[in-house]
Amino acid sequence: MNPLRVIRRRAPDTGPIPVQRPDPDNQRVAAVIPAKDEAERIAATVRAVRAIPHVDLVLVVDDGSEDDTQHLARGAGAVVVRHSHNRGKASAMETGAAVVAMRDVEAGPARLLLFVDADLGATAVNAAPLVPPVLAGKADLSIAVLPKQSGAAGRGIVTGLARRAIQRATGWAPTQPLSGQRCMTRAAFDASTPLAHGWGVETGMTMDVLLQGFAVVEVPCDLRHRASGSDLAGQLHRAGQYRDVAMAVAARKFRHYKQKVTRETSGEPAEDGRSPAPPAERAITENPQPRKRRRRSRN
Ligand SMILES: O=c1ccn([C@@H]2O[C@H](COP(=O)(O)OP(=O)(O)O[C@H]3O[C@H](CO)[C@@H](O)[C@H](O)[C@H]3O)[C@@H](O)[C@H]2O)c(=O)[nH]1
Ligand SMILES: O=C(O)[C@H](O)COP(=O)(O)O
Repeated sequence: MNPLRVIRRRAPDTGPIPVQRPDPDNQRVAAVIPAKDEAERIAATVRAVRAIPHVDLVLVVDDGSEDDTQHLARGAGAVVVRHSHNRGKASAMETGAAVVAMRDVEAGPARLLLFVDADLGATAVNAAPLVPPVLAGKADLSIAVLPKQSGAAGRGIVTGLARRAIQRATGWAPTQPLSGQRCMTRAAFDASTPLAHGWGVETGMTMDVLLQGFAVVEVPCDLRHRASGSDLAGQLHRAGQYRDVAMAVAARKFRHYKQKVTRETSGEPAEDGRSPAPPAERAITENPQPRKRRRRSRN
């Protein structure tokens, strides 16, 4: 699997984005774990995440669970905040980032945000490789590429939709566009807010971050999660994912169109003086993960 895959999309004449980077040794990281009915795995996930270097705050956002998620998370050492009713994953991430901001020291460097799903259990410690590239300033957003998951029954429909949309918008085709295990700077997070709703959050975030000149890296991480099966629940889940990804993509297309019309009618240059972003400017791919090719029939 590819150990490192970086893409940087930046307008040609803008130069690097000025980012105030603190001493990497002192940079702190907040792990944000959105969780809905995760009683079975949340304690193991929290304990594993606490062992990741630089993590000094583990925040579980209980997204209206009906089970014991919040108590188990607290018992395992997390700070827990709770939505009184279910609002979806993206909303839980926004709540988490807002709570972290309140706990960041004023005038001090903002913590990096490490988003980790609640169902990773003990393997969550293997999200650790997401931190160093962001810490070192090599990327503003790192995304985990997971190994093949046992029991996964998807047919690549939602993944394909997300990947193609990101590629059309940015020139880059991510390996796992839906992967929610991500580490990012506060600036990159702010660039992707308001987050796309629900399951569209990762697709919208990757587009927003890349189109605003930030750098993204894909990092292989040996993580295991509860993969969706082929039963009715699994298919309904995928339908919801498809809907949210399609909505995130449509919203960004509309935004792009609106900005274009505004510029054309007012004669103004592109937003904040930048020229429209060019195709993918830099991509480093070492030992890339082979992608399945469709066989063409000879007939
Ligand atoms: O209303 C919800 C539903 C889920 N979750 C949490 O979100 C995470 C991901 O949910 P999961 O049911 O595990 O979804 P998957 O189908 O496994 O999700 C894959 O695809 C999603 C995008 O569609 C990404 O967000 C995930 O990271 C990726 O693993 C878990 O921690 C959940 O507890 C919430 O916080 N609120
Ligand atoms: O099972 C999965 O991997 C996700 O639910 C996405 O489904 P997909 O296989 O249609 O991309």
